[in-house]
Amino acid sequence: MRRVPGPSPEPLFLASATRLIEHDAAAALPAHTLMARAGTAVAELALALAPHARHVWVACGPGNNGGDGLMAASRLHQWHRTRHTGTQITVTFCGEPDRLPDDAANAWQQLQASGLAVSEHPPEEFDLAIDALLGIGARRRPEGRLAEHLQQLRQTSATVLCVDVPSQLDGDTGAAWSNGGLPRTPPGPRHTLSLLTLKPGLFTADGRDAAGTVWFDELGIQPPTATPDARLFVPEHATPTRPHATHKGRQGDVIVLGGQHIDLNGASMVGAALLAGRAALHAGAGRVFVGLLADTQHPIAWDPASPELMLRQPDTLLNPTLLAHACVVCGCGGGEAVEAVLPGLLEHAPRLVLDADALNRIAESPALGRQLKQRRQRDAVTVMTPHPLEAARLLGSSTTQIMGNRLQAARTLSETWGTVCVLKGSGTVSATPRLPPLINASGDPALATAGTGDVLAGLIGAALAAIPDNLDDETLLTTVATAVHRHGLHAEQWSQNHPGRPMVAGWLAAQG
Ligand SMILES: NC(=O)C1=CN([C@@H]2O[C@H](COP(=O)(O)OP(=O)(O)OC[C@H]3O[C@@H](n4cnc5c(N)ncnc54)[C@H](OP(=O)(O)O)[C@@H]3O)[C@@H](O)[C@H]2O)[C@@H](O)CC1
Ligand SMILES: Nc1ncnc2c1ncn2[C@@H]1O[C@H](COP(=O)(O)OP(=O)(O)O)[C@@H](O)[C@H]1O
Repeated sequence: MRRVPGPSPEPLFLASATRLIEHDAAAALPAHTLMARAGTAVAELALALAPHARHVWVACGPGNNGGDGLMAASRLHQWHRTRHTGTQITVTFCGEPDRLPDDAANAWQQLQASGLAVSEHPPEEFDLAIDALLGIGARRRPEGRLAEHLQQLRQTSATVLCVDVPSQLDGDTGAAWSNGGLPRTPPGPRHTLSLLTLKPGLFTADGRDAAGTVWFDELGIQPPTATPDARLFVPEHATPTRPHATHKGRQGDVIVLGGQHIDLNGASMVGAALLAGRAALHAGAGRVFVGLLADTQHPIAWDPASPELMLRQPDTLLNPTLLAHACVVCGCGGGEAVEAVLPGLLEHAPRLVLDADALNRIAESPALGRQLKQRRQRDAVTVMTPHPLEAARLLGSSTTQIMGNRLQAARTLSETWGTVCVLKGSGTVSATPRLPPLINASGDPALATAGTGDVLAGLIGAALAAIPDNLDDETLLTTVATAVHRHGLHAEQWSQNHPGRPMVAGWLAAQG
């Protein structure tokens, strides 16, 4: 058993793939072995998390997830009885013993044999609860007694250990079945022990709040050889050091086009482009040019906080020779003015990061959409960085639909447009056609503040500017995901060093 994320990427499997893996593993072992191992792993983690618990509630459901709970309860009961700890175990069961699947029915018999009786009601007080109500077999919104137990688990400030998947969560998507009006953040510590495989839903959408700290036990099975459905991404390689004999022209140029001027319609978005530019600069780009859009009557000629940025009239930056050697970040605060520069960029920029208003304009314009699709045929590199609302506009759907299946949304976006798609939010998903998407393992709610997306676009721009041409899809995806990870890591460092204090995007940009 180990804590996740570790030092390297982790394969993630949907419920359908997990069932095949479980089927193959179970066929090679004596009956009920996997569930016995699962119960032992749950009991061991429960003991490690709350070694001095006086009262443990094991909430079991009607299927094999409940079977894991029943098995864990037997183990805990034996352990405490042998050591005379006085710890009380209360087991509740929402289901019908006669309808339990085979493995769980065996766990039920073992519980009966252990002498531990099943209770009608949860205990009034407990210091540890084990959520074994529903796992990957959850198919609909819980109701009745099971829903009541689930509600109690969600409201308690005691430690909760979820077996395999938190019962309110879809393990494939990370969408919660319903939060019943409860706050999204649980009031007490939450842990999830994922069994046999890691599930993508634990790491994106509502998953991180519901799952808390994630642990993983392979149940003694060799890592699956099947291609995973996604990967939990952490970078494996340290950032390469620069050779001594280098100069700024070799570090890559970034061109930022965005930041609509206040003169256009009374709403300035200049800050967004400057944030992207600063982030690119601090991330190591050799030179960063910023073209502020519709900046005609009172042009801004320099950024006092980052005098290294080179501000230029956008027209001068649309020069194909300049574009050929740069990565362009387009859209941050671009407003409507961005539409004028998009056709030229889509045609001539070999490396392009499309953010915010660039994406909104493409969503509205079939002609721009066609131009975007043609880029892949020319091997031009394009990264789109939508947040869920921008993704919904691009797919003609709603944010609820996007959040209902973020992996699928990112995949569809990347396949539709032939780009790398970075679908932002808790557990950012980076996808490219034909490869398993990557779910970012870093980041925290400190990022939920204006301008952090602009910073991310700048970081990705700097990363793309620094890599050689003609990279394979996997290296490209990893390069983008590494920038996403770095962005999240800075936020985590802020939160560690300044607990409770809000982070601002300007600080994030300066971390590079
Ligand atoms: N077999 C093994 O060796 C291993 C198994 N493992 C464990 O098995 C888990 C998967 O077990 P599972 O397939 O039985 O599904 P599970 O999550 O228990 O739920 C299905 C039951 O819940 C019911 N149900 C569904 N939704 C409901 C709702 N909203 N409200 C109420 N009821 C609802 C559904 O009823 P039905 O829809 O069929 O009427 C059915 O009875 C997996 O997550 C892991 O923990 C691992 O330890 C590896 C080894
Ligand atoms: N709760 C959160 N947890 C992790 N990352 C988050 C969270 N909220 C926002 N982010 C990240 O912050 C950034 C916000 O981007 P975006 O919404 O485009 O902001 P803006 O347009 O203001 O720059 C994205 O990288 C997103 O993934």
